[in-house]
Amino acid sequence: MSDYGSGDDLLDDVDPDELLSTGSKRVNVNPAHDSVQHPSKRVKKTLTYEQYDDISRSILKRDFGYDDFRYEQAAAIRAILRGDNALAVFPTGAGKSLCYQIPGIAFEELDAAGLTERQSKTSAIGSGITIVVSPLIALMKDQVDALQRRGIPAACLDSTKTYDEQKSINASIREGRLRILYCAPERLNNEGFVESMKFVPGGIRLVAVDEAHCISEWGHSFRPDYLKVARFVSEIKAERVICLTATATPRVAEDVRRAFDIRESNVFRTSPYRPNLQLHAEAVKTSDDKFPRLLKFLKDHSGPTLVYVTAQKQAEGLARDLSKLGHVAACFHAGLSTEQKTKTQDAFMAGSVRIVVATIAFGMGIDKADIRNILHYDISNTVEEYSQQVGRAGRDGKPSFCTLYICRDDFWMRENFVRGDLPSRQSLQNLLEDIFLHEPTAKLPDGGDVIKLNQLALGKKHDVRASPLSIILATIELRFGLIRAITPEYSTYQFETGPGYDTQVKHDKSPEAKAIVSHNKKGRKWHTIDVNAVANDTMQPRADIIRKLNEFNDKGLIRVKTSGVLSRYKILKTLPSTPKQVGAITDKLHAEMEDRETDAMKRFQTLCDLLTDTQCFARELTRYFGTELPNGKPNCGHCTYCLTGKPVVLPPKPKPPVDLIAIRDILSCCDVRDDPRFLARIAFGIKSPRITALKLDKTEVFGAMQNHEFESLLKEFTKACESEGSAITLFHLTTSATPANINLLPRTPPPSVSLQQSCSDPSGPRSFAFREITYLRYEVSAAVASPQPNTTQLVFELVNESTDISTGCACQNVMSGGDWVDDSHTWYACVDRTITVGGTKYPVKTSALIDWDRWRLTVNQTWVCDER
Ligand SMILES: Nc1ncnc2c1ncn2[C@@H]1O[C@H](COP(=O)(O)OP(=O)(O)OP(=O)(O)O)[C@@H](O)[C@H]1O
Repeated sequence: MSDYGSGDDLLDDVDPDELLSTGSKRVNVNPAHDSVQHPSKRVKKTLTYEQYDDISRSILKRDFGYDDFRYEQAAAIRAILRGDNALAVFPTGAGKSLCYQIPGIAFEELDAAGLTERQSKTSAIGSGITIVVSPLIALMKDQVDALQRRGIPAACLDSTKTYDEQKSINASIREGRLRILYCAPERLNNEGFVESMKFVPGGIRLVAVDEAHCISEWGHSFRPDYLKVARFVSEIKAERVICLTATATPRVAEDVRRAFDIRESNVFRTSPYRPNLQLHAEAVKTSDDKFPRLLKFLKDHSGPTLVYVTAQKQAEGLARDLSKLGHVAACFHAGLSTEQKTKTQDAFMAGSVRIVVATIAFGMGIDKADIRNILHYDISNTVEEYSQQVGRAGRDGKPSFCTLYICRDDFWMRENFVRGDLPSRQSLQNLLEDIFLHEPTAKLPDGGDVIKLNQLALGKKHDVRASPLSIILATIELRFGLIRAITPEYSTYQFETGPGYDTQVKHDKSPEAKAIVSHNKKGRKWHTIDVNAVANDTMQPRADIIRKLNEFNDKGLIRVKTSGVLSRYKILKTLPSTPKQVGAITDKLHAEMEDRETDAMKRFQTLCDLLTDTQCFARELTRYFGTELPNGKPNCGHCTYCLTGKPVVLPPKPKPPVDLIAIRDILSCCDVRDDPRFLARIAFGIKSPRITALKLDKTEVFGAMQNHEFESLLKEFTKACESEGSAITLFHLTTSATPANINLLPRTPPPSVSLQQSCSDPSGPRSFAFREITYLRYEVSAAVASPQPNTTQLVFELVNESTDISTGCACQNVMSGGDWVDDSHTWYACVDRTITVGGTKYPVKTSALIDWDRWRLTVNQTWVCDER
């Protein structure tokens, strides 16, 4: 089960009435009752600032043991108690949780003291609850445990709860015993849950949205389920909302404000600047140069250290290498078992492991005050991610060191992450047609139509990754209002029998138990049950059968496992019914997704720019988040720039020419011609569902062009796809210097253009001189006329302007193909990567340089000879 699992299947099709009543039915769920329970925004009885602060400070002291508030905590809490919506942007570890926990406790006390108008009307039905929407189950559990230890009634509705536990939580809500309820955003897709929250006695006093930046499509970790939080808040008529995040740029904060109607004056921001953190960056030439630097860093800097890397394998390898050299190091990444992760985390907290080499998975909820060093072995994806990670150092206020190795080799991986999420327009159109142009797959009890989608299969079929697919579906839901997600269902339930199966399950007289016993198919170990078919055959509601299965599971009589999750969507409006109508939606969606890709590329670039800028890095960082260094300080005095007075300079990396042979290899190993992006992904080494399904990621061509620019690859493959079938296809050149540009070259005939070929070919260098040439038009006819194996032909088409007659010039054994790179005036050619000399094949690299000033074209050809 993932951390994000919401366990919604347990509440499948549960009606709110039932949810809130275990045993006796609740008295009234009639909407007329609503006005009594949800007199929206009716709670104000204005107190003075001091009165609000006195109340919250007394709770701070009594329940949390702290003397005073930090940062803007008091102001944020005051705004909430007044009945306003608020946004708190505090750095990691600043104490955001108290901003909703204290109001969550205070409401009851304010009601009891008659300090709210609601008291007289609602005392009989309780003081309502605070709902906290938070993405990580582990974090929610920690918070709930901590609150319960302090005697504050809190609970968490998550997928690990048994049916009985859920019933008990519902009972405590109904009886007004619960103050704070945590849930994952995915739970908001559960109709039963949403409905039940509309009828909580005393109402929903506050919704706290943790990690609120996830709501912004321009945030660094946009999560489509977060888009539904605002709708949820309005549907359940929550009295007020507090959004919390550690990382919100002004643009993201604006999105959050708009989504929840938060006044500018209710945005409480604390500068992320931490004076004790020394932020350094070091430019590194290649990845191999990092390890020696790391060893030196660890020698020079003592204390608990986190080393952030990109990939899971890298984390394992680096931890192993450090351990071999006597460092006490462990690795942490999402692929490890929960036990392994807990063990590493506990050892790091206890100080028995000094170094943790981790992926981004490590850190959420780690509250270790004395982390002395954060080392970024690879550059982070975004400024926000970087800022969050360095924010884990030095919470005790003591000097701590944060160093980042900036290396061009790492950029490919970052780009790879970003580029994989944008499907081609055609893929998107096919996907949407698949969703819209088919008959609904089910009916709801109320007669409404439902479509069921297997997201995994859809993604594979149309080559769309899981994360963009969920964004696409959320957009259709929220922006176009065509569908609405309802509780997903599992297509397959399987169970393994325990000791009580024969004695209890088989003797259970309930119709659901009988249906389960009589309708399962027994395999060697697992019994499989098709709950939809059983529900049809036995006329028992599907939800009852599932509930019974879960009940047996909770009692240990059977062990249930589920698979094949189907997302279900209620159809709200007439869906597009022709490819043209679908096309209109495709266009809008695709344009948005393209923007998002550009934005994601920019975000990574922004971090590079900040790190290599000619200014104090700490100040740049705080400015990025819309604040300044405290007390008008112009700089921090201890970042790399402040210490050296020089910017970090990234070693240049020449733009590689498009390797046309590699392009041809890809085209010959894959016959897809309807999707240039797909081909470019193969070349660049980006996995996608279709690439994996065709096992192309296992071929030699996968990633063969990862040193190229993705955009050039895309252009090249677009041309290849457009002129499919023509021999010239492979060598149509992509460059910014099109023939039209070249025509702009000086028309005055230069005295001569000479072509010199210098190489260590036994036949020696050759040179050619051309006369009466006004311009050179690049036109490479592919290696089609190769006279011998392992030789290729370069054909320049030289146009004599006066007669307009083309003249060909063939250079045997010289490479052909090429690309104009207009800014450097370098023309590279590389067609065959081997050459045969004396019966031996050697790898060959050919490049041609055009010096336009002197009208000179030089072709260089080199190969590596085997010395023996
Ligand atoms: N006013 C305060 N005085 C002293 N300690 C506080 C105060 N407010 C919060 N803390 C403590 O600071 C620690 C961090 O608080 P919390 O977990 O709420 O931070 P956060 O901002 O939510 O961090 P993150 O972004 O990592 O989730 C907790 O141990 C909390 O009890």
